[in-house]
Amino acid sequence: MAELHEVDHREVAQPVMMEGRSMIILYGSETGNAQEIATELSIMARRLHFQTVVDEMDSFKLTDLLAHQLAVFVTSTSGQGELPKNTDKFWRNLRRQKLNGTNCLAKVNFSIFGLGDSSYPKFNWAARKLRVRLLQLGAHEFFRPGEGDERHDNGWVLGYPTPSVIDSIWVPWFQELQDTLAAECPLPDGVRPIPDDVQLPPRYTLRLATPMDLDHQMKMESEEEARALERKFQATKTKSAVQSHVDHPRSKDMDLEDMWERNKATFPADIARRSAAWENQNHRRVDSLDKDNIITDHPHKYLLEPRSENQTFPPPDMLNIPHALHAQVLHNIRVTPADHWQDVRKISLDVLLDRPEDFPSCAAGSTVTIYPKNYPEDAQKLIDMMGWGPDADKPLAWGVAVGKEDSPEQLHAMRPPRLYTKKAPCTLRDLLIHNLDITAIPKRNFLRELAFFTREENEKERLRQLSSFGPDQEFYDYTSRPRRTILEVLRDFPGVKIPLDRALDMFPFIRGRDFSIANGGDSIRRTDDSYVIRIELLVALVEYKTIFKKPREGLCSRYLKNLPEEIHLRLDIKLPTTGKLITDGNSCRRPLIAIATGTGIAPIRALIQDRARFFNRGPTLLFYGCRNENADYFFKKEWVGIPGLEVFPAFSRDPVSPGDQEALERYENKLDMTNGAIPGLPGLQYDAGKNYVQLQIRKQAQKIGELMRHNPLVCVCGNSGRMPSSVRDALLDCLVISKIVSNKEEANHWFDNQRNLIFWQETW
Ligand SMILES: Cc1cc2nc3c(=O)[nH]c(=O)nc-3n(C[C@H](O)[C@H](O)[C@H](O)COP(=O)(O)O)c2cc1C
Repeated sequence: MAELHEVDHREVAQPVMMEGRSMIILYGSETGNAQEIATELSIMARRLHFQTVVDEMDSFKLTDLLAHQLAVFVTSTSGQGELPKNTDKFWRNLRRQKLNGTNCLAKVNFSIFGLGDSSYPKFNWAARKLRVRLLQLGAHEFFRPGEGDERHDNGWVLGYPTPSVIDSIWVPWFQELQDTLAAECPLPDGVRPIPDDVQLPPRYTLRLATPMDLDHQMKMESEEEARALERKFQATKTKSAVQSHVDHPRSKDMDLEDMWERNKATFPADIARRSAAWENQNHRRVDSLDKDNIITDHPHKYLLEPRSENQTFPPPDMLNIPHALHAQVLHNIRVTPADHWQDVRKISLDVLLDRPEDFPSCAAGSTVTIYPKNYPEDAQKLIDMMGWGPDADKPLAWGVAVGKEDSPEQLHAMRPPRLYTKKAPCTLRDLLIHNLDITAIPKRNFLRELAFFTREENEKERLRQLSSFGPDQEFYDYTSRPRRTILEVLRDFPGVKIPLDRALDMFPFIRGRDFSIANGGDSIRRTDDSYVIRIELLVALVEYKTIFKKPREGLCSRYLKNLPEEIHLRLDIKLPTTGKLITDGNSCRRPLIAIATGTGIAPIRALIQDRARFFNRGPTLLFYGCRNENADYFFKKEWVGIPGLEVFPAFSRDPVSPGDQEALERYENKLDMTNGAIPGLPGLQYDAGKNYVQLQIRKQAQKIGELMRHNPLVCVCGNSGRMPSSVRDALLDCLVISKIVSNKEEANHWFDNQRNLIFWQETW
């Protein structure tokens, strides 16, 4: 039996260390679902006395797999059948050609669980691709793969998936894995699994800092700063070397290409994620727009009651995020009318650079990561509820006390990776404002752990009931459906007092949110001060009412909505992982067929501005879909007078014009079309009489066909859901209508042939 310790009234059991009994759990996750599943797995394995390591795939090297008895992969699928971004490095290493035929993973015993949505054509492709590659390299699958599917008739609440659907596959898989581990990896005599009602030690500890700790923290920070400076210096040296081509005169296009490569090299985080062969990645997607933008429900659900609370905007302390840039907010303007259902912001930021050459002048497809913060009032509420008041403003330290490194606590007392705090001294209040997501919807494991922190038997019982795996929906009815936050859950259980040293283990960390940069070309570089670049974002705020009619805002939306002008903040800029959008003298000769809905216009605007610098650019057709001409037709005035650009807007909620009415009627009457009017198009989608982009696309079939014959760049940006497939369908129809191909099947092949067109999609 594991050794038990009494802590307050709690029993804590330390897993028994056994040589060779270890499990590595690697996840790939965009919004945290796969991460949560990986955490659940690690808890189960620790209870079976496995030493576990759990982290995102990119934190591991391939050789790390060899050091563990078992490896479990958990990955969601993102984009169009892609692996999540935090697997980039790992996945690229795994696919290296030189590994082919080496059987290099023959010693690895693995299993894999995928998270996906069967409404996507490439259902669970990430997990499938990963599994195939692991098997190719000789790894042995010790347990069957699992494929979670979040698509279900009742699987959506306010446009968000209800994880119960994933659970219906995940829970049996998890339980079967647990049984397999117990049977295949039996424990020695006298050691029993740690039962669910006994708590495990924390993975990461937090304590009040001693003066020695503080000295140590400050020393570490200044060493890290020195290392960062050195890295920058090295990056500049590399760039200078690339630039010195005096002996070989080069064309402007070659210089532009080099500049693209060089500029990529100025972001060390990016360098870490990419190998020199980045071109190989060209087929990859960039789908890093703010996932919170997903609102698929009817707008009346999102109308907000005015907030009564007095809010104090979070303090602008700069976090120690490696390689992040420093920016200042210039404008934060609502661009939709006050009575429109959605608050959309145009946010302009000045990014302050160390050197002017630190940013590329053409950046279509780039994204900005913004790190939202909690409001001080919310942090105070939690401090009061937990009774942390006396310690809330004292400096903290992580892990082992300086000078006690050899103590057994060291085993589990670490600083979590990617916890980017304020500079030392950092207090609990700082963590609650800048790092811990205390208004997230709680995960099952959070409720399960809470049961250890209350003395009230009725609370314990209720929390265990809510968090147990079972056939009923109680957990989801209590958490996801009403969008109940962690703070609200804690208010419902006043007996719960989380000890300060468990804070890092209990609360999820705030994630950065990505937004597409909406400007490009000359507009990005300010001429008056070359050390500053100006970027613009177009952000749809997530605001809605819960089923209890309570107004709700996403964490990042609340932060951005109130973001004051002139405030300073940290942000990351990520260049696109594809070279498809590079605009240079050559590529801009291609025609552009751009289709965007809503805030999906942001990266398209950047691309149009990038192309505007070139006189020899090909013609552009822009199809833009929104609800109302006077409410969300963003950048309408900008399109007037741009040579070679034709815009075809589709307003789905405005009365249709007579021409559109006639087209709608024609498309609605299937018989008209199938009775030989246009042969070879039996499968038109009619969109229930709505003026959507696909109607406008079909109306311009001849024009589109003309451009299709000249190797265009075709871009689709905006909502995921049905839009991308309906647009594709309409484009295929255009190929048939303009007689490039004779039927839909041929159109499909033609469209997917990269010799005919370059296709880029960014949907979320
Ligand atoms: C923009 C986007 C693209 C997606 N693409 C796919 C896909 O191609 N195939 C699939 O099976 N699931 C797809 N999904 C579903 C996700 O895999 C699923 O929502 C999963 O639970 C996300 O887990 P995560 O939070 O760990 O990333 C997509 C979801 C989003 C939001």
